[in-house]
Amino acid sequence: MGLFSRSKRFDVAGKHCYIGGGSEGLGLSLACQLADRGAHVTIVSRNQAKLDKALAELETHRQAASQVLQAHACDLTNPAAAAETVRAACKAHASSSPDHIFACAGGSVPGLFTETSAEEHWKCMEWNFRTCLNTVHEGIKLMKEDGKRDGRVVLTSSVLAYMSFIGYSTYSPSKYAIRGLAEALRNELMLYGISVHLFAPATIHSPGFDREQQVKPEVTKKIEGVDEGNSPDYVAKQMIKGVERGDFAITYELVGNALRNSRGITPRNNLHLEFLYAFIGTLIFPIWRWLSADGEVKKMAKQLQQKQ
Ligand SMILES: NC(=O)C1=CN([C@@H]2O[C@H](COP(=O)(O)OP(=O)(O)OC[C@H]3O[C@@H](n4cnc5c(N)ncnc54)[C@H](OP(=O)(O)O)[C@@H]3O)[C@@H](O)[C@H]2O)C=CC1
Ligand SMILES: CCCCCCCCCCCCCCCC(=O)[C@@H](N)CO
Repeated sequence: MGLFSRSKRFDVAGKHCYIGGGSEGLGLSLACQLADRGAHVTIVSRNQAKLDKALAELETHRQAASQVLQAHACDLTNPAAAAETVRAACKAHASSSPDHIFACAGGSVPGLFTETSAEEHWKCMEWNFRTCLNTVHEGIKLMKEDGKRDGRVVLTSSVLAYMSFIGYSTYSPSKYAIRGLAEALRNELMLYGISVHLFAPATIHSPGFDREQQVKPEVTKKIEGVDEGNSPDYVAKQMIKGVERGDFAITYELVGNALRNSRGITPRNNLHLEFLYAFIGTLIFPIWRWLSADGEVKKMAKQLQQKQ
């Protein structure tokens, strides 16, 4: 398979999969499914008791005695601790970098804007954007140093990175930020043959979702109520399928698919004119990406490879 091929095989057997936020919900389901496929799995989260329970569950998915299944306690909002944790996890693999990195940590405390302090708003950026950034930052540097050319980096965002509404002023900005990071990294990490994926789930019936429901404004519940949601196992499976397909942006149900391919609920200024711009943009930007953004990075990647 070529360096820039879209359909590189996503083979996890015997590979080290590093999961930020893997002790419950989506991250734990993902960890178990990767272990089912014979991967070495590291899960990272804050609470040791939850990690112990999760690791015991992960063990029940072990396929071979040689599989390394580990759990590390770390608050991923702390960049130094996050960097130290990924290095510690790699020790079990002769200090080789992770093969694949999944950023799943996050949390949502929905509320009305004026009833939420600026401090609480910022915390949501920390829980989501900062944990995501810190989960992948050091690991990507290690992947680059090791010259691993078929690594995957998956950033978990949300359908709320394609639209937003009342109650989500705390959360959506952090998920839009993750989307921005994924867009930039998709292009830049082509330098090293690392594929980046942006995962945008809708409602997941996870422990985190149960917690957010307790504080969610009724109006928010009413608006999003049409989305019935899915189990963490189902959603993790969709993430893996999307990575296998080689999709950059991974959505798996009508709302996500439709949002990703439209302006969502953003009001238009002028329907006719903007329809025309949408049409032009749909045609022009992929060509420009191919010629300019991706083209330039591919040239740079070739130069880098020649130097090695
Ligand atoms: N549930 C939903 O409806 C949706 C969720 N998402 C996103 O999917 C991801 C998973 O969500 P979900 O399964 O619901 O989450 P859960 O709250 O059920 O699980 C979150 C996991 O992340 C860990 N975690 C949280 N904060 C940190 C931190 N600072 N450092 C390290 N680990 C942390 C938690 O463990 P611990 O608390 O012990 O640290 C736990 O293992 C999140 O990014 C979420 O925003 C996207 C769309 C919908
Ligand atoms: C064709 C389209 C029909 C229109 C239907 C529109 C449905 C809107 C559904 C909104 C779903 C919001 C999920 C939030 C997930 C999330 O990230 C939070 N749970 C935070 O964790």
